[in-house]
Amino acid sequence: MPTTRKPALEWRALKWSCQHPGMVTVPAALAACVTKSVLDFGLPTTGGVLGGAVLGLAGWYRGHPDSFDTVALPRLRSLHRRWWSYVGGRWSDILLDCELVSFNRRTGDVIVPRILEVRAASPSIDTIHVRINRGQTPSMFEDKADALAHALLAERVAVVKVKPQVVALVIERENPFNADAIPPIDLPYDADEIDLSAIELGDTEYGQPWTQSFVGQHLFVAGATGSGKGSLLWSPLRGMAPLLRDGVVKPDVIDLKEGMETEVGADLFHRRATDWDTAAEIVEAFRDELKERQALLRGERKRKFSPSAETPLRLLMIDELGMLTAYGPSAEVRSVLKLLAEIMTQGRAAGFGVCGYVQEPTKDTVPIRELFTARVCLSVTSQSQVDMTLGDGMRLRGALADEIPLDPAHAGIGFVAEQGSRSPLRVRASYQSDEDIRELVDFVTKGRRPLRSVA
Ligand SMILES: Nc1ncnc2c1ncn2[C@@H]1O[C@H](COP(=O)(O)OP(=O)(O)OP(=O)(O)O)[C@@H](O)[C@H]1O
Repeated sequence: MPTTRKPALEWRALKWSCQHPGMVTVPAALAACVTKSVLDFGLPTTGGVLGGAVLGLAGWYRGHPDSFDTVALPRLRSLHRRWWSYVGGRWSDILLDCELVSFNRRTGDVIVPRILEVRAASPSIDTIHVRINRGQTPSMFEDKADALAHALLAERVAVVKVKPQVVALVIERENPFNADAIPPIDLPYDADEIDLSAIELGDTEYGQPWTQSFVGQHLFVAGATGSGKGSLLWSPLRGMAPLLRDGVVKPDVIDLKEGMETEVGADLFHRRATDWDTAAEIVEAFRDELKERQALLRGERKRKFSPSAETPLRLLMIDELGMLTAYGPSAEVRSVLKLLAEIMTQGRAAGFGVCGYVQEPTKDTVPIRELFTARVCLSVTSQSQVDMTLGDGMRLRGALADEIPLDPAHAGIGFVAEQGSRSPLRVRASYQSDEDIRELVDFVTKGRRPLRSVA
């Protein structure tokens, strides 16, 4: 029978820890909980529960590592950070040193802004929700963001207002990528090696391959000039090389920067436009082809296409999409927008995808923005562009794309909104030099067998 004795000391410690979550250490709170449990329920029961919990987690990790990584790991990491990195005494000292505490006028007591919640969705980015003191404003924290970053030994800290009296500190603990570019993947030779639902584009912050599906997807890439959008045009093509060679994937490209970006790989494309009128023709021809494909699928009573040389996956890659959707002659812009909307709403099941690359992801520049299904945000020039690209609240959750320096050491780094998750994932695209692109062209057009690098 469990004892009902409530030892005053443990009770008080537990109660105090609940009332002052920022002021107690996890060992103290845990010790209080465990002691109380041992006194109330006995040692074997407490040990059994703790052991069961640990075994349960271990079993989950071994049995379903993917769901463990997406569900349990962020929560465990958040707990660990809450009670280790941002624990009471250390937190108070940091805020004191950064002059972000206030003082009770009557008693002279120090009032430390309280931590409400810590989220650590990724190993390198934490978001701390903080209730600021009366008399403080978010801009006071913004002014001290640099000092906070140094005090927390972090790369950078961004401050986001959540609601009155609550700010979020988005803490980028480290840059998981070094200054060297990620080399392109070895050219695959066999079409069987290619999975169009997982084309490798680079690395994630976890050091895993960053893959993206190109089946039934429209890819939107936003980034300021020099952010590395080009690598996200070439990496998919490299990843699909044998299918390009075999005619199972057929890309068209629109490059209204006088064709500068795509000249080196011009032979990879089925159609290519470098001026506005040809671009409009290509969009219309792409839409017409979609209609034919739909008629074909209807005739065969199929609702989905399978990529083959007869019915290839068609990609329309549009560099500087804004020049097509905002800066052309207004009547033509309207008709191109209509065609693109038709392609994007109907093309997915029929194997027609659009990849758009923009410097300015605003609705004015890209009115069809919402029709894209997969999004990448490289370095952008304003905070608001992050949420415009990835979705509301993504900057608050850690996608500090506006803070990525615009230099070659950071080109190709950005954030993606992972499917099925509201957390941003930091990624870096692999980089292909002109030489690599020429190798790709030779392989696709002449079937030249690629040289494999030997590890
Ligand atoms: N993934 C990458 N990794 C490392 N460096 C890169 C990467 N992508 C691009 N770079 C470097 O950054 C430079 C600018 O890249 P890129 O031309 O792709 O930018 P962009 O966003 O397309 O700019 P713009 O809109 O002006 O065309 C490249 O010349 C290259 O040196």
